[in-house]
Amino acid sequence: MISAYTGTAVRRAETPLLAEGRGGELMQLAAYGLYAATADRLAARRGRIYGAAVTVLAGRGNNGGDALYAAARLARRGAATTAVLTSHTAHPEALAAFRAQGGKVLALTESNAAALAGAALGADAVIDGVLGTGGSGGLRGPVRLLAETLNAARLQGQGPLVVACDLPSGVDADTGQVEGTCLRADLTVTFGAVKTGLLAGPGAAAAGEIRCIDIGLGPHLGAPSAYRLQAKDLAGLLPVPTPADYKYSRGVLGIAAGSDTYPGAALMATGAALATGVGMVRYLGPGAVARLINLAHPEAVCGSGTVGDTHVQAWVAGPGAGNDEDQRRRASDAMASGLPAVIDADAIAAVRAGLHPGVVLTPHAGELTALLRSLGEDASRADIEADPIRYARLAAQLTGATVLLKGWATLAAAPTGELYSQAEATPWLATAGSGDTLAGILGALLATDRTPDTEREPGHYARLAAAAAHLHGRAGALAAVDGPVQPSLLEPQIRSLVANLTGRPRRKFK
Ligand SMILES: NC(=O)C1=CN([C@@H]2O[C@H](COP(=O)(O)OP(=O)(O)OC[C@H]3O[C@@H](n4cnc5c(N)ncnc54)[C@H](OP(=O)(O)O)[C@@H]3O)[C@@H](O)[C@H]2O)[C@@H](O)CC1
Ligand SMILES: [K+]
Repeated sequence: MISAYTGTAVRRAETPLLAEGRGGELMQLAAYGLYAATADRLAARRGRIYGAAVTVLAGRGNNGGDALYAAARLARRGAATTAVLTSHTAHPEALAAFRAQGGKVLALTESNAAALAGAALGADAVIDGVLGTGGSGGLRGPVRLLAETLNAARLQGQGPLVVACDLPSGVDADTGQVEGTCLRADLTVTFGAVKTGLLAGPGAAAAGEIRCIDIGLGPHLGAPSAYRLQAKDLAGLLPVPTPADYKYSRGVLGIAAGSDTYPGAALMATGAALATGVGMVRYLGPGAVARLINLAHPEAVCGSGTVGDTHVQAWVAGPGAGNDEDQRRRASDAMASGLPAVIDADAIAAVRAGLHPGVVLTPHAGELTALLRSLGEDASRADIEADPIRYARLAAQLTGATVLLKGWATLAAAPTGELYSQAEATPWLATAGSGDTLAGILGALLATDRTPDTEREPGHYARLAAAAAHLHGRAGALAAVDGPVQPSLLEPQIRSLVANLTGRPRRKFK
């Protein structure tokens, strides 16, 4: 599991070490990590470091210092290095070390910004050391033009490798917000701890691959502000039956989804839940939808009863419910049942305060806008996309439920503040039906969860929601290898991943 800390917490952790006079040592550790990661990527791209054109953008602070020391090491390996100073001063010792290795130094001004941007476009690599954790607000002045030029090239799949030093300059290390412009990276080499701002919102989209360099802050860091589950963390969260199990003991999932208008949502949620692994799915909904479900998934048990009459361990309610009054009532009843429940899509509109953490709301930014408005909070879709951590946490706090906010990085926020961020998904998953499959996967994890009440930590359901997002994202990424993702066809990938992650012998997945 990756633990993330705000930039503020990392700076606090550095303070005692700086007081001991170890700032220079920390900077050398950081710079070496940045150099090594950049060298790896450069070597992979062009075979060797010797002769590579490297531009380092260096601001006035320690972030620029790290970047200049790293570039000095690349110069020692034979790279042709140019430092573009984005401020009238630069870290003096690092600049001297860079010069000593033959690095060329240019000062960025309004009048040469366009020319230097053009030159940076032609480099093999750009190291971004403009702003780190000491930055506030987005990039300003001529460096903004430089960043916009490089960002535009990236959109076309062109331009140099961009390596961010600690974080993409312009990204808020605490929140991931970008005020105006940041410089988007292929790789972010971050120091001491992964910054929370790299896991959410525009910061997550700008960071590219993240590598963390240990500079010895561990004992000083305190409690993380966010987490990201990795594959190995999922094993304990996925359902594996024991020889003593039978269908009811494994966990029964109730699904109240779909309507005459949107039958597909029910089929996809059911298929995904079965592929994740449950003892049984009990489906409640219109007869016509039930017949379709039984054709596609004969193992599902279908009926038209009420939530109160249906014995299950967890619910999925809302996907494709549309205006179907019976389905809406079932969603409200599921929320009030005291059982864990995934409340998705149309059912989110009925959410009120006073829920419990086992209820997982799964809005996208647009649905969260409406939900927050109904709770008396005004936040536009753009506000939420700019600072998703804040609004996911706020919605969890106001409702008492867990909130899974879907997006480029999907966030799971517990009402007690624990937060997970998962970014396994491929943009190909941004398609109708994706939410329905995610709801089915999460429903299966809730229904088969065996954690005793006494061992459930705060944030337990946020962790399960994050696990579902991980599984869903990776299933989508696997499917995308063969072309555009069709959520109704994700079941083989989900099954294969569950087998793989729980360590069961399996046939090789094609
Ligand atoms: N501490 C340590 O031991 C270690 C730290 N490490 C490294 O140091 C980094 C933090 O360094 P830092 O504190 O010097 O801040 P950094 O981000 O480089 O620059 C801030 C300067 O920029 C300016 N400025 C602010 N916003 C701006 C804007 N929008 N546009 C333009 N300018 C702006 C601001 O000036 P001001 O506005 O305050 O006058 C200030 O002078 C950290 O990310 C990591 O890389 C590692 O080496 C490990 C050891
Ligand atoms: K930076």
